[in-house]
Amino acid sequence: MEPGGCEAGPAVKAVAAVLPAGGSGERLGGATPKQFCTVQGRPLVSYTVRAMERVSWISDIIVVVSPENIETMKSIIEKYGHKKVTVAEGGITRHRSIFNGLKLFSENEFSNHLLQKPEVVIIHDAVRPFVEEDILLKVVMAAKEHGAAGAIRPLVSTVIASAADGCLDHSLERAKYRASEMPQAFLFDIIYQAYQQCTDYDLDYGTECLHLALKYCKTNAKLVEGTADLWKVTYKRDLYAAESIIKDSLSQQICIITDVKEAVVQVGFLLHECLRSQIKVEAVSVSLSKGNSHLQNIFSGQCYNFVCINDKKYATEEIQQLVNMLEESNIPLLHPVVLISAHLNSLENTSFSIDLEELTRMKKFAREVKRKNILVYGLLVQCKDSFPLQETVNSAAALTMALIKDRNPELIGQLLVA
Ligand SMILES: Nc1ccn([C@@H]2O[C@H](COP(=O)(O)OP(=O)(O)OP(=O)(O)O)[C@@H](O)[C@H]2O)c(=O)n1
Ligand SMILES: O=P(O)(O)OC[C@@H](O)[C@@H](O)[C@@H](O)CO
Repeated sequence: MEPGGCEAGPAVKAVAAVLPAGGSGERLGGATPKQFCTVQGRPLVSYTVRAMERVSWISDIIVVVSPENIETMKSIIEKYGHKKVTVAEGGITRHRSIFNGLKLFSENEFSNHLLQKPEVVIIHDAVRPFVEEDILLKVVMAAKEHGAAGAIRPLVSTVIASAADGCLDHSLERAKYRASEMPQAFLFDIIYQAYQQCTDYDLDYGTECLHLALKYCKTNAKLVEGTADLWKVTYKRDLYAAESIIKDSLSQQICIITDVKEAVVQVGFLLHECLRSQIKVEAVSVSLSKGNSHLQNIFSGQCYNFVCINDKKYATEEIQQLVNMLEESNIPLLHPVVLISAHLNSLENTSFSIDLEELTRMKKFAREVKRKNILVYGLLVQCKDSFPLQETVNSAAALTMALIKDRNPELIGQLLVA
């Protein structure tokens, strides 16, 4: 980062992030520490790392994990293609873990390879996955000016103190207090010197980095109003909430792909009209066998949902083409992609008997591509005169939205009938 900084980032020489991820997640329960619990098939810590690595002006990310999880963390970094990440060994408390992460930037036994010491360091709990560049920039700029900064949120409950007998001693005036959240940011020298002066009591029982900067470096942190999604995954319900938020973020856009046959294009148009009030729709009429720049643009736009409409009895070849294009786009690397193969049955006089062999073939194919993080579902759209087309398309739209929102891996390869 140049001293002047670019318009997209802070005017800071270098910014790094330390993500404490060395806890055991006792309050969440279960054998797996919460930072490694999967959400939509991916460990929670990977979402937080991703949130940091996509910020161009953050040069290094230190993930601090317990000794027994170092290999696990390294495999997550490799599997999901994370960049700028170094793994550090955690301590028995959060403060000790953070301090170990900071030590990688200073010359001592911890850093066998020296990382560039940042001017400002972000500290952000690895179990707070929903952090955006905007708040990161705000705390970094505030830390540059004030020496320390931290995100805060209004208190939801009133803070009270209990007396020795377990009864109320007094309560605090809630309006005068705030909840300290993350991210926080510090001039590196301030927070590092603070940790160097910490007592064991601080390191073993403290929970507030901003307090250490005040106590040991007389630095009053700038408090920055944060957004509601900065919350920390602490209890099981928080993991369910994170899953729901991520699913919702993945179901904002859909691409409807048809070939150029009139009947298929017509159903694609009607489906577009049905869906457009619920989700952003891209429509492409193309022969999948040929590369298509429009489709490629959609891939780069991070669309995670596709409906491929065809009137062929065996459309596996087209679907395979789309799977190949998706795989090359790297979209399924970080998020599961929903791919719905919609079969039009417009044959009046003969039954469009999707035979058992075809169903078995589709199920087998779906299982194969599941390993590529692509969820394939079948949808039979009856387009006979005996079925009012608009009603059928309405049903197809409802089923499509259900599949997109649910993204249930147990339903892959199944054929739903609109
Ligand atoms: N020895 C520790 C303890 C906690 N953390 C990290 O600090 C963050 C916030 O701490 P917390 O929510 O308390 O996590 P846990 O300590 O794992 O939770 P619990 O208290 O329920 O065991 C988490 O990302 C956690 O992994 C850490 O790096 N090292
Ligand atoms: O206390 P815990 O270890 O659950 O979590 C750490 C939180 O205290 C901390 O992230 C914020 O309060 C900001 O300091």
